[in-house]
Amino acid sequence: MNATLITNARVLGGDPQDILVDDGVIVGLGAGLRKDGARTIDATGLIALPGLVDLHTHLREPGREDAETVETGTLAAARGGFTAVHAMANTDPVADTAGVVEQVWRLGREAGHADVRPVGAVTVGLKGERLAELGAMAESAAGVRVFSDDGVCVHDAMLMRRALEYVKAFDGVIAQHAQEPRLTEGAQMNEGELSGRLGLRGWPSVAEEAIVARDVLLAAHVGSRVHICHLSTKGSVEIVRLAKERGLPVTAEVTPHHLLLTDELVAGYDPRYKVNPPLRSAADVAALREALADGTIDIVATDHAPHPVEAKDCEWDVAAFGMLGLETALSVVQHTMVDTGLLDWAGVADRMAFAPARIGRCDTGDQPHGRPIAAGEPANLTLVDPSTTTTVDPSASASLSRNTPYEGMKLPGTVVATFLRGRLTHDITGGTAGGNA
Ligand SMILES: NC(=O)N[C@@H](CC(=O)O)C(=O)O
Ligand SMILES: [Zn+2]
Ligand SMILES: [Zn+2]
Repeated sequence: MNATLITNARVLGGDPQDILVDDGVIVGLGAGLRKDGARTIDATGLIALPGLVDLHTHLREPGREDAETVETGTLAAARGGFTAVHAMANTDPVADTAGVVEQVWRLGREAGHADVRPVGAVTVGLKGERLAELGAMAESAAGVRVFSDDGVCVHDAMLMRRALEYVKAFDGVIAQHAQEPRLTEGAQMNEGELSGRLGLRGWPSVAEEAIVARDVLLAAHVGSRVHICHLSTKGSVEIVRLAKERGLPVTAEVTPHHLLLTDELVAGYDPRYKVNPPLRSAADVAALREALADGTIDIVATDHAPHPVEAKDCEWDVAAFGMLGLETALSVVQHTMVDTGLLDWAGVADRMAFAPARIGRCDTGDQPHGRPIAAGEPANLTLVDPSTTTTVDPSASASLSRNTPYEGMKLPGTVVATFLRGRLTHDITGGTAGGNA
């Protein structure tokens, strides 16, 4: 492979440096680097980040290839600056066997846009009745380390305990969709004054918080790792903060949309804003930002959830839950966290690359992610222009779906290039993007 010289990049937002990449590896970092015959990319004004790692992506293949495929979802990932995504298990068939996770993993390799790390289901068919073949998925070629019934909660405490005990043997983690099912039957939006006014069944914060509290205690009891998916309430933040103060083995993620959008948007009954967990109050949003800044919440994860037009272009009550997220994630994080002074670019690198790779245990092994930008490390890199502003245009998305909540919004920052082991998987260094979703 030809060498690439990236000049004047602000590595993690620091002083400009050159980055020399050869044969998929970073071979030099410093000022005034030269290499005969190398392709040169002038990165003046650009931030260099490690390739982003998403711990929570719905790629929909197998089964809902009308909404997304591994090919289109990973292309959207590359455009968003991601070099690795964890593909959620709520496919059809469910990713609850070594066969299905290997299939998804292989499709990712064939597409080549980003490494796909399949998430294995915790229970057979996501039914919450008996454990799936966790060990076989861990030992498969896909090397699964993250297990989740995302979309539904593992609500049986005994099953949750058994799952935590089981994955301990291979250092796996259970990623819990924290939603007490009895408290959210038929729920449609955040429970509060507005849900009453709109006549939509409320989704109380306590439905999330009750499971978060139970599971940090269970994880501590078992001595195994639990990860909280798309944490959305101030109360959940307080529980995770207390758990971490006690040294309990818990990590948590927040989505870009929960950092920016509030339940007020639901007032127009536009199903674009229908998501699980629901958009919450401004006070929740403020608490989530603060928790991401101080490290109580470990990471940003997109929960990219593509749905076909017919599942969203309908009445609120029957519309699907979920929003696109891969292509806009970094822009929303810049807008809510960097431009507000809550997080610097090194912090973004931690919350969107280093920490998610560590939690997913893909920071080691053959083809690691979330490694430092340093000589000898794989060249998984993202170049960002923080000075641009783009109006989000769903039709410009690489996703097969169009259900972005940001349509028409002006968001800062553009991912200009993404390198997967030295190979460009996204490159608009020669021009500007048409938009993003
Ligand atoms: N987030 C959502 O609203 N929907 C997700 C499931 C999930 O993440 O719980 C989906 O698969 O569509
Ligand atoms: Zn979920
Ligand atoms: Zn999800």
